[in-house]
Amino acid sequence: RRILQLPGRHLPLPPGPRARWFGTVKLPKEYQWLTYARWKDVYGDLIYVRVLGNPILVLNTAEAVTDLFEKRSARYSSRPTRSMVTELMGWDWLFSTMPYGPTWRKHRACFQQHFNVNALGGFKPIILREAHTLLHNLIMDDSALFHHVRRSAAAIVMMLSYGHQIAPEGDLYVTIADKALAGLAQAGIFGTYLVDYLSCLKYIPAWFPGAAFQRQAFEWRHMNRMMRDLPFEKVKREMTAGKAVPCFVTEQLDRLFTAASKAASEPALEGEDLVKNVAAIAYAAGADTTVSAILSFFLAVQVWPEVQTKAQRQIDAVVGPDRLPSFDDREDLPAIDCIVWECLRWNPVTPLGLARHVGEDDEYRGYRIPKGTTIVPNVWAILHDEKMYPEPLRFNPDRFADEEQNAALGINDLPNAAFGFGRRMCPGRALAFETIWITIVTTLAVFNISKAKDEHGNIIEPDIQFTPTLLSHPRPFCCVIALRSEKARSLVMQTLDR
Ligand code: HEM
Repeated sequence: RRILQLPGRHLPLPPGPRARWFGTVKLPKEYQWLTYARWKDVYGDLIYVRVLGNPILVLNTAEAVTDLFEKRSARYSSRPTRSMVTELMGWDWLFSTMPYGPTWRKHRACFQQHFNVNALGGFKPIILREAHTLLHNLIMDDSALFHHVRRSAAAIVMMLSYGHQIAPEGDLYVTIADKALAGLAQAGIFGTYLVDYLSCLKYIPAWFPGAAFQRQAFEWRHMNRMMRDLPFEKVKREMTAGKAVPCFVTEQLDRLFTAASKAASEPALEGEDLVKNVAAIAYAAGADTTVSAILSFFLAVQVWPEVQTKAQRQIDAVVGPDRLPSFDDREDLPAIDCIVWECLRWNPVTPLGLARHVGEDDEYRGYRIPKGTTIVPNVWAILHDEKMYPEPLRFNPDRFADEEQNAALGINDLPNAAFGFGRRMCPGRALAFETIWITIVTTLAVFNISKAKDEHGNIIEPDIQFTPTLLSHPRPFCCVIALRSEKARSLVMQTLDR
């Protein structure tokens, strides 16, 4: 009887495809965001499915996401428990996976103490140095674009978190982290593994026939522990030897030691764990995401060369031929801001955002949202909504150029949704924006990017394809990255002397 009296119990569930077998809906294994976007025409903004007893609600519009994640943020800021990722693979230390509550809050506050907008000024020399290293590496070998971009992004977060200068090739800590993150990318989308739906499967022993997921999870768990522990231990050793480079870990440990010596006690282990967790999330959340947006730029400008020509005209007029662009030029180069936003919109790095969890029954637009529903924001659909972004598949940074006109027409909002929503919105977004900005502006100042040619001189049309993973990035493509002038080469070479 009490159940019948719960608010909204009488209301229907939101619409969605009919369950077929065992009361479940078969979801596509790949590119779910495209399927959900297509389903919008049939079912509307809200799509409700039940998969093996797990209720899932997909939000296909900015309005629905704002209503729930922002206006009702106290209720919609938690994360679902992910048996494969958090329990079996051991990613429970990533605060992006933590349920809303005091532990998550402590981690997020610790992150923001260091990675906040005011601290950005201090990070800029590190980001700029890596942007210059990328230019240099591209001059040396433009065929390894993906590798160079990744190396620079990894170098920035490793320096900010651990004060660690990564090796030019085969860095131990980067290799470990990449192996761990490859597993996360594979298992990251909810429902990739059956155990996500049937959490009782987590008790099946690894030797049991059909329990390959357990063996795989065990291997990945080992990597993720090493990713979290090894660089942290290295900084501690360096601090003891008085050789540590100032960074997030040294700053936070100093704070812990000071607090402990005032209280005449050992620093709490819990405090160290907190620092360790937060340091490692910067790499987990900050490296591949930034890489994806930068690679989207290299893909897009070959297909839409007019974007490059226009931006270079602006850079040449503002910066001139005798120096490379710097962060101080940002206000005078609005075209580059527009390109960064369009990279984030055109191929959203997390097309399905990061899922949320609602812990109590709720009602919305006359529908019932049952307690325990996983809520998935379809960021891809939001950022490809034709009414908001005319010609959404076209890479057109100019769409953001005239803010006033856009506001009057109610179109082309800045694609902040790429960074998520409400209380869980990406806390690294300012750092990410600056990194992508300086990489793009310096690249355009120095290089012309164009389509590659085959051995017969025929142009190779790049395939505009993105990976179907939690963090989506362009699939491998080739392009020509040619120096614009000898002067540009010498400016890049001079940066190495500094
Ligand atoms: C292009 C780059 C990036 C994109 C597109 C991006 C996007 C996102 C998104 C969509 C979320 C989930 C937000 C939500 O649930 O509503 C998120 C969370 C997060 N991001 Fe980013 N991010 C980027 C770069 C970074 C960087 C550089 C860092 C740190 C150095 C970072 C740290 C985090 C953290 C710690 C969270 C978890 C927040 C929480 O659950 O409270 N991100 N990011």
